[in-house]
Amino acid sequence: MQTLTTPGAMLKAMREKPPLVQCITNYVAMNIAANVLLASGASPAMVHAAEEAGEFAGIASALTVNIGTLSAQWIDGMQAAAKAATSAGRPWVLDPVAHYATAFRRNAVAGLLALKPTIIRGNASEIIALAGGESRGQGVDSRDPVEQAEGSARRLAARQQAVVAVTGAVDFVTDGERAVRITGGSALMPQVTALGCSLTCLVGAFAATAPEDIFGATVAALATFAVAGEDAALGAAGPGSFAWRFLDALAALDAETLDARARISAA
Ligand SMILES: Nc1ncnc2c1ncn2[C@@H]1O[C@H](COP(=O)(O)OP(=O)(O)O)[C@@H](O)[C@H]1O
Ligand SMILES: Cc1ncsc1CCOP(=O)(O)O
Ligand SMILES: [Mg+2]
Repeated sequence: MQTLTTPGAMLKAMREKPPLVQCITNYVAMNIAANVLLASGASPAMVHAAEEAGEFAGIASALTVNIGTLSAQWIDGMQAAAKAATSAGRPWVLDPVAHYATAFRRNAVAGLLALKPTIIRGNASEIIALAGGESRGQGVDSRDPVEQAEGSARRLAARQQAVVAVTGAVDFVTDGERAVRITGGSALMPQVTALGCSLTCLVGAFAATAPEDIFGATVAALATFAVAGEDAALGAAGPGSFAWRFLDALAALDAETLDARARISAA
């Protein structure tokens, strides 16, 4: 298998062989997440029913699980898909949307963490709480700065033997040992609902493309959002125009530009 060494090389490889990514995600995010994957060069499938989610995970190249709009039947599908993805040796990504808010969500996430996600992607409040800390999250929105979540991310990554990505003004990625920060994007991004959920799906697409380098694939997905977010913000009048410009910026981003403009630093 070719070793993909940079975010640009991974983006190019993803477009040459678009991975089928099963996205179990919330009603709010389904449309934009699918469009983010298509614009980036991947092939999304929003398949969550308990009757088929496990079977589908066996044919997809990666799975993403997002608890944004949860119900009992959805949890059955998530569990089945996560087990099937793991059995098939495929990466899967957990997005613990507002898990701290209710006992129902906390129990669902505890069950999913027990199935050992390959990658966990959340905002600072979600990661702080997932590591056992006191977070100031409000609903699905973070009220904590990423820098205050870095220690939690390191501990969670070590405990879960997973890559943990904390996103916000400056993203932070760690596997418990290595750690990097990624700068870029735009303050308009948290004003567009489900961009974090969409990023979780793109992390799945990159992990499917470079399964031999899960840490690097996670960084590459976040760097893609960071560069495309900067481009989309140019000329955007607000969150509405930013949203469609963001899809165009993802589609227009090429490998060379991504490698030239990604701002990734050792933490
Ligand atoms: N203030 C900011 N400046 C630049 N980029 C941001 C900012 N806040 C969030 N982002 C970016 O927005 C995307 C969505 O992440 P985030 O808003 O943290 O997740 P969530 O939507 O799950 O809370 C990520 O690419 C993140 O880097
Ligand atoms: C508003 C809302 N409610 C349940 S899920 C969701 C979308 C959350 O998206 P993100 O975590 O990307 O902000
Ligand atoms: Mg989120």
